[in-house]
Amino acid sequence: MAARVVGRTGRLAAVVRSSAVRLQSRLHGSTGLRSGSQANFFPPLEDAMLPSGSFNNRMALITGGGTGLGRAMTATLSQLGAQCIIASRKLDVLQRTAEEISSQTGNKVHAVQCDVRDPQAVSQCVDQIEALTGLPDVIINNAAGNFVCPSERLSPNAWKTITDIVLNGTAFVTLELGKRLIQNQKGASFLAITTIYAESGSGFVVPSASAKAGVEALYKSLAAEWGRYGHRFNIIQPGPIRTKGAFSRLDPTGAFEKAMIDRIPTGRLGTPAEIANLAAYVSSNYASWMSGAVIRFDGGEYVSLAGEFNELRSVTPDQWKLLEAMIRKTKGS
Ligand SMILES: CCCCC/C=C\C/C=C\C/C=C\C=C\C(=O)SCCNC(=O)CCNC(=O)[C@H](O)C(C)(C)COP(=O)(O)OP(=O)(O)OC[C@H]1O[C@@H](n2cnc3c(N)ncnc32)[C@H](O)[C@@H]1OP(=O)(O)O
Ligand SMILES: NC(=O)C1=CN([C@@H]2O[C@H](COP(=O)(O)OP(=O)(O)OC[C@H]3O[C@@H](n4cnc5c(N)ncnc54)[C@H](OP(=O)(O)O)[C@@H]3O)[C@@H](O)[C@H]2O)C=CC1
Repeated sequence: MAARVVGRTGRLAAVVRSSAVRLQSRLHGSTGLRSGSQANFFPPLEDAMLPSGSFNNRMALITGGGTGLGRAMTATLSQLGAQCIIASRKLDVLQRTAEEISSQTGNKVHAVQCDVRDPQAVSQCVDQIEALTGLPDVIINNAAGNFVCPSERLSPNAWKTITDIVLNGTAFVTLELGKRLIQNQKGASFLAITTIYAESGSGFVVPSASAKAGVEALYKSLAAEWGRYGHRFNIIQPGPIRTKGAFSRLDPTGAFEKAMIDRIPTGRLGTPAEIANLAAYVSSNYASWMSGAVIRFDGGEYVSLAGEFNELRSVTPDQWKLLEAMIRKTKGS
């Protein structure tokens, strides 16, 4: 009897071990067990979700709107009728994007150069915006900087650069616009784009994690304080969405993409159009009762990373039979 149990336990240990090996090999990029085929259940819809004209007569400022997710948000808001202003450091990039989107939607997109790290530049940028369109109804703080780096290799200036763009930049834009909006008794929707690790923290992107957590504290605090001025503050935490800006700095060789997709329960990355639809909804009057919200939009990646037992997804039905038999045999403690 004892020998039978030992034999079974040995076999079980072997199957569980081989599962672990397969799991490791998935993490390191060789052929995996899961094909990600569950993505077929979750196809992205790319067209604008809100009724056309939802942003007619509304002005939207999108920082970092020249590229990546900011560009997609600008395109969607513009398609829905908004007059958009996109602001970042590279005027040529902004102008190209502005022209492309304007010509597709027929709605004006303005390009304004601004380094959000510099409060004076932010103030001048807001002067320009006031002259161009008046104060905006929608503000999306999307500009960011990031790179993967072991923390022991970070220089003080590397830390300062990321936290200046992400936390100080968001604060300068938000405070400058907030003060002027309050003075003019005009309400607005503020949205900050953070990340799922703003909540958990993450090694190797520590300045970004620290600054994004600060942005979340800033927005939750102002949601409580400035509702009385007609301002809403919300946060979207995106999971991985392929953009050149993010992927070139966070996975420069592409080695981690498969492991990342494997741990996302919906089996795929998000798309810029999907986040643009969510940002448009949160910024629209359909969400006028939403303030202080933190919306995770990540295909399930965060909970997948968090649950201690989630790796058991790789246990096969036959292995479960053995495991269950073992567990049921256990009597007492
Ligand atoms: C397990 C792996 C998972 C893979 C993940 C793959 C995909 C992504 C999934 C999820 C993403 C989640 C969150 C994403 C958050 C983001 O924010 S993504 C957006 C990224 N976009 C950008 O960063 C665009 C803007 N970035 C930049 O302009 C630059 O990269 C920079 C931020 C560096 C700012 O440029 P600039 O002001 O010109 O700075 P400098 O070049 O002068 O550098 C300032 C100091 O920083 C040091 N530094 C720069 N790069 C690095 C580096 N790679 N490693 C270490 N240090 C770096 C530089 O040396 C300067 O310091 P010193 O003066 O030398 O001391
Ligand atoms: N893509 C992803 O998987 C994820 C992205 N995010 C977040 O989404 C947002 C957009 O990222 P994404 O589109 O991927 O990456 P991008 O690199 O394309 O976007 C970052 C933008 O920020 C602007 N920017 C950087 N520094 C400054 C500065 N000092 N002043 C003004 N603008 C600046 C850049 O423009 P310029 O160079 O012209 O200044 C750029 O347009 C960011 O907040 C990021 O943290 C969060 C989680 C996942």
